Amino acid sequence: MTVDRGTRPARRPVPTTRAHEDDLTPAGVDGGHGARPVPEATVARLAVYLRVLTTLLGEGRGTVSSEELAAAAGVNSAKLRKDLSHIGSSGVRGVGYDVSRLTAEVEATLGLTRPHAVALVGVGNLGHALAGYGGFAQRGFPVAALFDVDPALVGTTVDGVEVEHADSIPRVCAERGVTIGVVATPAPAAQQVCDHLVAAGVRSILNFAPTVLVVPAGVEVRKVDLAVEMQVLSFHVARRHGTVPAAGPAATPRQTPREAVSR
Ligand SMILES: NC(=O)c1ccc[n+]([C@@H]2O[C@H](COP(=O)([O-])OP(=O)(O)OC[C@H]3O[C@@H](n4cnc5c(N)ncnc54)[C@H](O)[C@@H]3O)[C@@H](O)[C@H]2O)c1
Repeated sequence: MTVDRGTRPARRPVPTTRAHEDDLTPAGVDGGHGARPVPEATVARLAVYLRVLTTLLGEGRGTVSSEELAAAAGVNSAKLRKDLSHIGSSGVRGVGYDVSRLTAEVEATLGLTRPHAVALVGVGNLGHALAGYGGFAQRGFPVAALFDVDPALVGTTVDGVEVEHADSIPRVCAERGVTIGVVATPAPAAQQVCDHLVAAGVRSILNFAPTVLVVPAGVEVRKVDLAVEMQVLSFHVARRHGTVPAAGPAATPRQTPREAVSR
């Protein structure tokens, strides 16, 4: 759709030097019931359980067994029960989980009891598609602001939201109570955009640009990289075909993978 118009920014000093990406994030968020923090991997699965629960609620279901919920979420039921124990939810033997109550508990843990206004920066190919996807608003993440620097885009609308110049990020984000910023600019612009969002009080950033963002303590960054996901899939494909060497010093060309593991 559009390309970066040569607005490569000078790197500004940032408040701290902490490179904060999700894979470096120390595990855990407060479970909200005075228990131990909820591990990061569990948080990710809770979001999947919530998607299934929302569907069940829509179907008017009152209860669901751990086996059914686990199967629909693609995990085993022992893991599901352990995940839910982190948030203090336990099912009733022979009955299962109350769908409505479990939904509320998961939503409370994920901080979804109120909507989160989202600002998206970079309304190019990817940003335009994200901005036009109605599913975010349905799940509590309304797109409240769109920003770009391309004069051809500023002033246009996507799904009723006007694209504003990136210069207005601080003012607009503060006015609209933006809590989540999405960075969909080319990599060279991403840090400056991130800095503007942080300066506007945004504490959660979803980064699509292929670069590591440096943020102050207290700001969460999650990086989405579909190519990385495909590389992981590629690894599994290669392993199935036996073209990946067994890892680690114990593995020698003469060992089968099973031998290497069992040592
Ligand atoms: N994570 C993933 O899986 C994934 C997938 C596709 C693309 N991407 C990345 O997403 C980004 C966007 O890709 P695209 O194909 O939409 O590119 P694009 O060129 O179509 O769009 C980028 C937009 O950002 C705008 N922009 C540039 N500098 C800006 C600034 N300082 N402030 C605000 N807006 C600015 C441009 O005007 C343009 O509209 C790229 O970094 C790309 O590598 C990531």
